[in-house]
Amino acid sequence: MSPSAPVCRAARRRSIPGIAKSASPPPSPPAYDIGVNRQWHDLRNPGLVPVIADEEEAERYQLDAWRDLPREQVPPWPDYAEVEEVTGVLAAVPPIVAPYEVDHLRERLAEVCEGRAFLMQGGDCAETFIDNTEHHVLANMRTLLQMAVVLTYGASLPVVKVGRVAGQYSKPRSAATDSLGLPVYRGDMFNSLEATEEARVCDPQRMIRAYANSAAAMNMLRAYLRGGLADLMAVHDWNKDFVRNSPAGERYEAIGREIDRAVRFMAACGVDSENLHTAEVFASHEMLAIEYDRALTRIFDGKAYALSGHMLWNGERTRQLNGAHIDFLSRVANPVGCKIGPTATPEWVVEMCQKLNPQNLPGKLVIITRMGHKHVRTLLPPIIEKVEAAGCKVVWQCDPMHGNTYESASGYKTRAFDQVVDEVLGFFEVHRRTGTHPGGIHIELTGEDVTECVGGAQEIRDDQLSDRYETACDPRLNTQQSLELAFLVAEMLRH
Ligand SMILES: O=C[C@H](O)[C@H](O)COP(=O)(O)O
Ligand SMILES: C=C(OP(=O)(O)O)C(=O)O
Ligand SMILES: [Mn+2]
Repeated sequence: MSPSAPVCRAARRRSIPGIAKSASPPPSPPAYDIGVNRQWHDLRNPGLVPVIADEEEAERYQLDAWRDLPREQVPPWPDYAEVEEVTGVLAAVPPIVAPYEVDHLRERLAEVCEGRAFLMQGGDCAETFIDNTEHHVLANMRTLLQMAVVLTYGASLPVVKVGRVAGQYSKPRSAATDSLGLPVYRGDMFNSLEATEEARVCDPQRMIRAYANSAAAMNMLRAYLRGGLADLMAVHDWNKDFVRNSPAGERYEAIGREIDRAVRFMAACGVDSENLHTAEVFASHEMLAIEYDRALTRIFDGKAYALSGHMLWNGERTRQLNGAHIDFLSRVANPVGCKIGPTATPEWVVEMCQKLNPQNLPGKLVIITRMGHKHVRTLLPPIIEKVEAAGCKVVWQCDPMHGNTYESASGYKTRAFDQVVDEVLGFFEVHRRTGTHPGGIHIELTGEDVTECVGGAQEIRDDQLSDRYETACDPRLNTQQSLELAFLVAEMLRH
């Protein structure tokens, strides 16, 4: 395909063909509802359907300023012209999420920022095309929902649920080659996990597959979240099974019984709102493949929305203040996250806040701390103090996974459940001392019975990691370990 192929020209049109620019009003879009209990009259106004950011608009919003900036983790695509053809296609497709949902997430995160809600974010380290099945996506979602119910009770606060889903297909890596000397796997958005030279060549067409898989996952989730998957009674029953079957069940029985009593009390009172049967879950991914996220950016109501997901975050390896990733994220209206590891200084974090949230909107910026369990108690307090003193509005979220990765004696990349718990504990201790709100947790997890992290009540040992080590990148907590963590965090929240 040449760059002047029709599809690229279509992508440069100012608005979605046949909708926003048509002379006579198009038919009203069907009522669109993912369980958000509010009216969005704007949606029935065809003039406000988001439009593709053409060159003039991209210039006005400087959506392409990143192209001239230093960029880490650049995918080694053999032919950039093909990348441009693919992004031309992506610029013309219906995006994965809608602007009103993105705004709604920002409002929900503002509640977290003000200490009136808690944020539970989680999912695979790396989604893969082959595992993008009903079984896998729904199992992950079910685990996220189960954790959220336990946390809702523990925190006595609403829990904002965000999946690492429907777009988590790109991975920053520490080295350019793997242990076999092959070009490293960078996520299904770029290349294949298969261990051959050929499979590891970055293929731009994979962005189209990532889009299609993301759209399919989002579509299925929207349907199931309204169709019983999120029903409180069902989720609670699964949690009861967990307490019954967990080797550490006794420890969680008390809190499990309390939740049970609360649920039955509500039922006896006839409490039966829609919120008990459905849930809103938002989609998030790391904004690493800038070309992909830029192509799915649309202009709506005077703002640029990256509609590849509701929330995008910036990774630890790409957080250069004057770099491409931070620049692009600073120009979109989405809530954004920024991972910070042990080398982040308090001064740097304040600058990052000003760059990513210049209007200082509550709910716009999530600082995702991943210090490691050994450092969280010493490194986090000065950062929180400086950010608070500067008056920056942020959500503090703990990622207890990425600072605690190590290679096990058997050669697997793993994490120890106790160290994960200890980092969360440290995060809560620090926030109690600084008088700030420990806003949420960010977990790599799966609803499958994998053996990737050692420990937990199942006491998974190093020599058992090979039994079901299935991750494409980092080790995830399995279902039991995830729920155990939720019960432990619920205990921390109560105290
Ligand atoms: O998910 C996070 C990173 O991509 C991952 O931890 C990097 O892993 P690596 O150090 O094996 O490259
Ligand atoms: C890449 C990730 O994390 P970090 O940037 O914190 O290493 C991740 O969340 O998968
Ligand atoms: Mn990871």
